[in-house]
Amino acid sequence: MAESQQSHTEIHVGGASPYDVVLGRGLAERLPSILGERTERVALLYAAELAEQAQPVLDALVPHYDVLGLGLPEGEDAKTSAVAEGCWDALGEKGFTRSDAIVTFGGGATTDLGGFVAATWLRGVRVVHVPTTLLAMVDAAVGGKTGINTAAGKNLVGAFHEPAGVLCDLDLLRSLPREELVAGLGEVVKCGFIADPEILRFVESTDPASLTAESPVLTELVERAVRVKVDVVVADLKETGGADGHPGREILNYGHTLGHAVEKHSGYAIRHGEAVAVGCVYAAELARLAGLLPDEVAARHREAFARVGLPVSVSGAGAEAGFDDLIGAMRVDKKARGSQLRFLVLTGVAEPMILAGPDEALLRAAFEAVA
Ligand SMILES: NC(=O)c1ccc[n+]([C@@H]2O[C@H](COP(=O)([O-])OP(=O)(O)OC[C@H]3O[C@@H](n4cnc5c(N)ncnc54)[C@H](O)[C@@H]3O)[C@@H](O)[C@H]2O)c1
Ligand SMILES: O=C(O)C(=O)C[C@@H](O)[C@H](O)[C@H](O)COP(=O)(O)O
Ligand SMILES: [Zn+2]
Repeated sequence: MAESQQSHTEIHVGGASPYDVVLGRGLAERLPSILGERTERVALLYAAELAEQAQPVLDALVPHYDVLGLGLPEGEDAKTSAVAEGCWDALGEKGFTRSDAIVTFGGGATTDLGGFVAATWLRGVRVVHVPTTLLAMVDAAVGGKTGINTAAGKNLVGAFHEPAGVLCDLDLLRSLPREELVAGLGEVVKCGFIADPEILRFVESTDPASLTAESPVLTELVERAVRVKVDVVVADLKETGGADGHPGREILNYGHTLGHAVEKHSGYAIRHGEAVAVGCVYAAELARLAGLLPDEVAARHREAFARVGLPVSVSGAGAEAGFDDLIGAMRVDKKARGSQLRFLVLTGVAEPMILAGPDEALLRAAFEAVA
């Protein structure tokens, strides 16, 4: 066995449907032990452009199961009702039963779509995610949020459906384009601000160019970000709120109110992680202008995201959007209640709170700071 296959880290996700997130290298051979012997058929839902990288997964499945391979459109184009319907039809033709299972292989768009198909087929079959982007490893594949987009906005249809396992094979990041890796760092830095200041210290003291698939610091960042996510979802899987007034799972949505609106306005040309970076800077400006967040912590947001190569303004992300172009999409954010917008903001690093119903003048003023 190659050395890279020997060491791995298992992060247990407790709760009603427990599973493990495995971080390591060369992990495809673990799939049969997760899926078990009662599974007859496996549908491999993979980003079609990654067919070559998916071969080890296919090789690990074919000796044990009747495998149905379904190539999906690239990126966000996979997250549509039409693609989900195509998958349902294929599962129906194959006679997929509740003891059969889905494996996803791709970035967050693939795990979101594949997780949604698994959540809805027969009202729920098992799914194992094999994320292939940094963003999907640290965020999308973990925690059970699945979904697709609609004309009104991002992730507006979906379900909570926890995976039976997650295999984060860091070797897969070798083929990931640099800008996609950088986009994934957006969610990692977000985790630093909402929960783990050590992540910020690593980012601030490391040459960002050295953060490659082989980098031990990147491995450390992946593990830390996954632990942040796991701790949050174990405490509040369905985003109903935490104990003692803590916002619970909504903390993972830091930066997403503006971020999702920017993505939608760009026709999903702007990467999710890039939009989240701008959205976090916006949320920091909102909190600063509301007198909740010290100036230096707001400035630290700009520095940390910019340091790793992420945009810190809407125009810097390549979007030509003003406040009035975005406010409509912000209103369908899942944190909104009726006509009241709610923002996850910070009063300091790892000190989250909900800012409910801020004045439009404040929302506009904060926007000027990221326009
Ligand atoms: N469910 C959740 O909790 C959650 C969390 C965060 C983000 N998301 C969702 O995840 C999506 C973003 O995910 P993403 O950033 O992974 O983008 P993505 O899935 O769109 O992938 C980005 C691009 O990288 C390519 N790619 C993927 N892996 C590759 C590899 N190893 N080598 C070469 N190319 C590769 C993809 O084919 C695609 O073209 C968004 O839709 C976002 O809403 C969901
Ligand atoms: O897991 C969560 O909870 C998150 O909010 C993580 C986000 O990074 C992720 O982008 C998620 O898909 C956003 O969900 P949504 O509920 O705002 O659609
Ligand atoms: Zn996100």
